[in-house]
Amino acid sequence: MSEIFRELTVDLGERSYPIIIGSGLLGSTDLSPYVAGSQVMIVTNDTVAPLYLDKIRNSFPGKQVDTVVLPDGEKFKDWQTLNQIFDALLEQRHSRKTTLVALGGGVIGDMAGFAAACYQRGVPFIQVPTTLLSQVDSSVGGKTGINHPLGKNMIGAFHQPQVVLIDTDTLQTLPPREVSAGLAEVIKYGLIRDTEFLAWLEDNMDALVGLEAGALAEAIYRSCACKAEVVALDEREGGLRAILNLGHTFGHAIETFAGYGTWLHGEAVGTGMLMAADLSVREGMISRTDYERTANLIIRAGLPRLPPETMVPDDFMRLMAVDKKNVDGQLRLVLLKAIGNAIVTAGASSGHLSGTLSSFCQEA
Ligand SMILES: NC(=O)c1ccc[n+]([C@@H]2O[C@H](COP(=O)([O-])OP(=O)(O)OC[C@H]3O[C@@H](n4cnc5c(N)ncnc54)[C@H](O)[C@@H]3O)[C@@H](O)[C@H]2O)c1
Ligand SMILES: O=C(O)C(=O)C[C@@H](O)[C@H](O)[C@H](O)COP(=O)(O)O
Ligand SMILES: [Zn+2]
Repeated sequence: MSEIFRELTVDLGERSYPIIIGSGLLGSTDLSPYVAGSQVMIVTNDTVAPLYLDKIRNSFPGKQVDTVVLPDGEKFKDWQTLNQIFDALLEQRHSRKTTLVALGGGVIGDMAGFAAACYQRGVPFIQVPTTLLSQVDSSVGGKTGINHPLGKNMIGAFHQPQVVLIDTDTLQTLPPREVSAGLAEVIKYGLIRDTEFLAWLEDNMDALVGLEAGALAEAIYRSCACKAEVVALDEREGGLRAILNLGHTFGHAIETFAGYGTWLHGEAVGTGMLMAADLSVREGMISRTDYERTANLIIRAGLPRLPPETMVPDDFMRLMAVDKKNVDGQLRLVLLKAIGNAIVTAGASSGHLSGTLSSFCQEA
């Protein structure tokens, strides 16, 4: 039985699109109205395909449905694997009227979206996210791309999907470590913009970790609502949207240092948010009690508190120097002016930053 829990719109004028959240939606939702032509290419990976590919295939009655199954993992979010999508599209003679469908987590969503942005100079795509992280974050907002050995998501494009279909049932097969990773981005919304949601998370964290369906649907809805609002105000990250990067300057440095896939994106963001919160305390913006409140949520979500043991402050400085938010070589960080109020600043003192790095780096 299928049931829609909530629907939202990402309001972007002619590029607006719905986010449909519910259970039993995979296979029972007709997605053909979101397909302009007669061809569909489903992009997925070898973990998700055996679980959900057959179901989603039924969602495009009357269309030619082809599939490309990529190897699973963040380490495959690269040029070579991206090329496999183009190979499949050309081999199956997909025209510029084709629609790509991303079935999987954020890695598949980012790569299928980027392939859609590039193929024959741009074709539409649909997001069918199957991890918590992709349901609360990566499927919404149109950031697509791949990694470079020297930096995360360094090559990409903004390209909005036609629709985001979130079937919360898929979370029941997700490994606990991936659930925790998704919760990092959920906590992020509370920290940057929504204190009521943060309090709700404090009351419901155990239910979320325990995969309780009602709590998950509510957290997904509130996360998507927050992200949709920010994206609608600043689609291409001219300013405000950068708050969605809380913890990511430190986090992306951790992911690159560790080797893509060793630390999950959400794990690195969880630790990164704690580092940003610590720096916010040193800058006199939030209190130590606010920091402890943040740390408690991160710990209860099952996320790591400290970066990799071998990482030293210089590693952070070197890797953060390539962050996309930097302007004219100046590091720009997202900090917490208050809980529920994030700002982007180039003004953090280098002494305070050193203090944060030394206190988090275990070998410093
Ligand atoms: N575009 C954006 O706005 C945005 C936002 C946040 C993160 N990201 C990117 O998203 C990626 C992380 O996404 P992720 O956390 O979903 O990781 P992921 O895509 O690697 O998925 C995590 C793991 O779960 C598996 N999986 C997926 N669905 C499953 C299911 N229902 N049951 C069992 N296993 C399942 C995957 O095969 C993979 O092994 C990173 O590359 C990150 O940079 C992008
Ligand atoms: O959508 C956004 O904007 C975000 O920053 C969401 C982040 O969670 C996500 O990890 C994003 O891919 C990071 O963007 P980047 O521009 O720093 O690569
Ligand atoms: Zn992220």
